Amino acid sequence: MSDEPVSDAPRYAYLGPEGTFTEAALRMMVPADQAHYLPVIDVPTAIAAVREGEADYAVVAIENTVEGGVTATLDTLAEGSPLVILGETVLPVAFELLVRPGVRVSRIRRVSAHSHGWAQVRRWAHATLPEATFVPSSSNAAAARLLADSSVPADQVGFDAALAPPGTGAALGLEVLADRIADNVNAATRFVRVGRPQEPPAPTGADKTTLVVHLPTDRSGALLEMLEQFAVRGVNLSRIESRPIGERPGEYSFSIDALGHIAEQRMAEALIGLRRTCPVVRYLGSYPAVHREVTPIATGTADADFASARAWVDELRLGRHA
Ligand SMILES: O=C(O)C(=O)C[C@]1(C(=O)O)C=C[C@@H](O)C=C1
Repeated sequence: MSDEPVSDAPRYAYLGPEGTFTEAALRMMVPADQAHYLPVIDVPTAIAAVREGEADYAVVAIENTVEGGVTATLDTLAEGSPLVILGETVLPVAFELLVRPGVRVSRIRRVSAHSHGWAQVRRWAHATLPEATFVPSSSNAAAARLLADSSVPADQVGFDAALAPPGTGAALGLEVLADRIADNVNAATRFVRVGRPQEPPAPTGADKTTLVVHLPTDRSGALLEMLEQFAVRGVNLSRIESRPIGERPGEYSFSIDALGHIAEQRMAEALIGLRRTCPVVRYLGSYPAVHREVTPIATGTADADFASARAWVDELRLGRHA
């Protein structure tokens, strides 16, 4: 078949089954004829497949405009053997309400979706299906597939309707009772491509660097000092969120996206500053930002500024006061 990938094409693990938003994101990043798609049950399994060498890459959701960070992704990348993010993409997210043919809206009592999917339609569901309760599923597509499985009697499916990505109803022979469902019409999810440690993609001028940082606990102002490592070098942050470390209540790490690339001096200097002052700094990669807006460089923070200032210090060390 023409769209079969060649046998040595890279293997991509992702949240399956076929038809998830994650699969749509993977298709945007790597067409199906250039990769082996390996659908798995959840995000930690997709990431573990890369760590264990069963896959070359994973594509996972990392952030959405309703719920914020996808904690399964942030926490799995923050611990365990090192991995790096190599690229990102953003997908608009809206849902279809699917039922078995003939089921009316008024008969829906239980609706299934992925918990992140449900969070994105909660207001709509409250207004349209006030009596319906939410039944969590491992993915939106998995819920739709179970509903479409004619070998499962209706009273054993566990729910009457599923919320799923656009096109799922037509693909599975389910009835679409509503489409383009989204509490926030601009709802979108950001997905990243993750691989084992390797050289980052070349800087484009519109890049992100993702980090996990633990703060020293023995002094006040540690968060402010950590942020200053970025601020004084003109590095802007596009995301910062705290996650529990899990050892003792009250101990948190920070998951950070900083605008810039490790190949740029201002970012390298910020990383050096973090490494000197924070007990744990995990580098999760530098990669092109999907929005492609060139990151503005503040006065005095371009590579040439660092180079000429360093050359000046080198001269002074040699006693040359030019
Ligand atoms: O269930 C799916 O289709 C998924 O791809 C998962 C997922 C997520 O993990 O956030 C992806 C995009 C949407 O935000 C809702 C759910």
